[in-house]
Amino acid sequence: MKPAIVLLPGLNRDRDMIAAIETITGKKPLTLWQTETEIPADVGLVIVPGGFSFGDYLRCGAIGARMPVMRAVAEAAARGVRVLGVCNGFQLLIEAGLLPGALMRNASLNFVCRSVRLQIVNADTAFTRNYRPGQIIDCPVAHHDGNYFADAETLARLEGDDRIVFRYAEGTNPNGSTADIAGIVNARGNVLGMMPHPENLVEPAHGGTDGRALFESALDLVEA
Ligand SMILES: NC(=O)CC[C@H](N)C(=O)O
Repeated sequence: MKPAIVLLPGLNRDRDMIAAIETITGKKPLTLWQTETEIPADVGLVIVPGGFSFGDYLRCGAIGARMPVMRAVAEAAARGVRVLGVCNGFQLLIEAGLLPGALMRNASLNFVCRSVRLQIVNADTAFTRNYRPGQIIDCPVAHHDGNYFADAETLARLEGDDRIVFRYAEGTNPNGSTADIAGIVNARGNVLGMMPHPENLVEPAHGGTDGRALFESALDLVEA
């Protein structure tokens, strides 16, 4: 499964993501600049990384979501290609209309940068099948707009269709997200958005490897 990483001005976690993929696969991933209009046919996983695309002006992800590469990401998702959005990447996928809801200012109104505990609510997705259902993992967060909101009907649909993939566990909700939601998938199950940063926990030097199974799942590296 060949991965590619989207690059937009102002993103800064692209380098962490490239390093994580290189650590896990031994190969540098393809990168796709914002002007690209097509995702190459052999790419099976597109990653939209975190950071501050276009300085978070207007709303986090609102400007980046209108760039040509994001239209290409939407077309690839419609073909069934897997798409992973982390932090600003999650914000971009919501702004691009690939995932429902909104990411509002953290309830504390502060930028939050710390480790949280995440519960794997759905271990039956392409991104989480190398975790155990209910497993609690460590994962860092670093954002000011991570407060997930969705209207009651959308929330009921997300819950009913098992589309809530991660929840903040054990009172570690860092941003006031509704129902402790930290990550969701689309109806088809091939687009995942999450606020925490699994790419920052993939080798012992990071202080843990709890994020690794997500990439191994999404890249079909280890069969669950
Ligand atoms: N680390 C990130 O991707 C941050 C996302 C966004 N800029 C925010 O602060 O909410």
